[in-house]
Amino acid sequence: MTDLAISATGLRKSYGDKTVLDGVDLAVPAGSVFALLGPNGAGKTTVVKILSTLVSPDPATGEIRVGGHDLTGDAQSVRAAIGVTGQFSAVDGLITGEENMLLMADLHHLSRAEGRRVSAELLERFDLVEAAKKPASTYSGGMKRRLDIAMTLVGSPRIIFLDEPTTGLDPRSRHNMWQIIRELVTGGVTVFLTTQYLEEADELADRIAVLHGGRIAAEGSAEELKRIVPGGHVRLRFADPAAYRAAAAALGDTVRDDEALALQLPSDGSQRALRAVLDRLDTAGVEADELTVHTPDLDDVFFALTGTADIPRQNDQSKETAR
Ligand SMILES: Nc1ncnc2c1ncn2[C@@H]1O[C@H](COP(=O)(O)OP(=O)(O)OP(=O)(O)O)[C@@H](O)[C@H]1O
Repeated sequence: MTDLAISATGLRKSYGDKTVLDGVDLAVPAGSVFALLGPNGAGKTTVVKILSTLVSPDPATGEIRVGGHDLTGDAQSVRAAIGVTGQFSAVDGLITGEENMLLMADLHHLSRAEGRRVSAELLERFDLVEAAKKPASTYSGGMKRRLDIAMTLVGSPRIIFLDEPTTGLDPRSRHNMWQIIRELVTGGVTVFLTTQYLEEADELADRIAVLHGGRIAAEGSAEELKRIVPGGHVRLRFADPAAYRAAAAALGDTVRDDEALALQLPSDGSQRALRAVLDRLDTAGVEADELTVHTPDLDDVFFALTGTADIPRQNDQSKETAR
């Protein structure tokens, strides 16, 4: 059996009569990156708070194990195995980055010399040496997140929770953060990450779970999730209305956009499928002015699962397909 860093069955949480988590099952293999994906208010932070012992689950919840320890029976051991960074940052803005690190070292009962050594090493690793003597309040968003992660690593956790690690960061800082996360995993750490961004989950995660309506709406690798969505299609555009009509008649079952003179038909985008479409157009004696292939992405997955396309996108490139 795979060694699980985190497992939960039937995780439930309500606030008053509002059910936030309605039976969430999770299984995160050790040494992997797991992304919990969901829009604002889906309950991602609530999951992180419960798994990191900051908030209690409802009594009806099944067993939860983190780092090999029972969450309710042995919260102390869970806390010793994990690190948490995110929306509730531990960085104190009034003191310097270095002082923040040394404070963490104290909290972990490292000796003075060891604390200094570990702090210096982590400040170097996270490119914060120059800023180390400045108050953390003067740091950019990206620097604060790096300091936050560096502080978390003082205790050498085997499991790290990152709650929306790149929300609000500019593209360069976001890519830096992704690199940092990859390096953590190379070092053997298990990363549990929450994100609103499909692209981020796609970039980083071995497994992705989509949280919707208090439950996991789907789970799998990015590739597996993409496979469950019948979103792949070919779009053909014509300049000449007569050619458009002839193509529509020749191809049969298509979605027509009479205004744009465009036809859309389901396709896996393979060479064979494309050739079949082009052969039929050839036989009918018409030529498309534009042909685009759309393969399903995680955005389509979310749309298919939750029926809403209202998902934030990190790089707002417009898609070639209108929904
Ligand atoms: N202490 C609380 N008391 C009452 N309601 C709460 C509490 N904490 C969270 N909620 C509610 O639970 C729901 C889920 O919140 P949560 O912060 O877990 O969502 P999220 O997916 O992390 O969203 P975001 O991306 O905005 O952080 C929200 O509707 C929120 O208002």
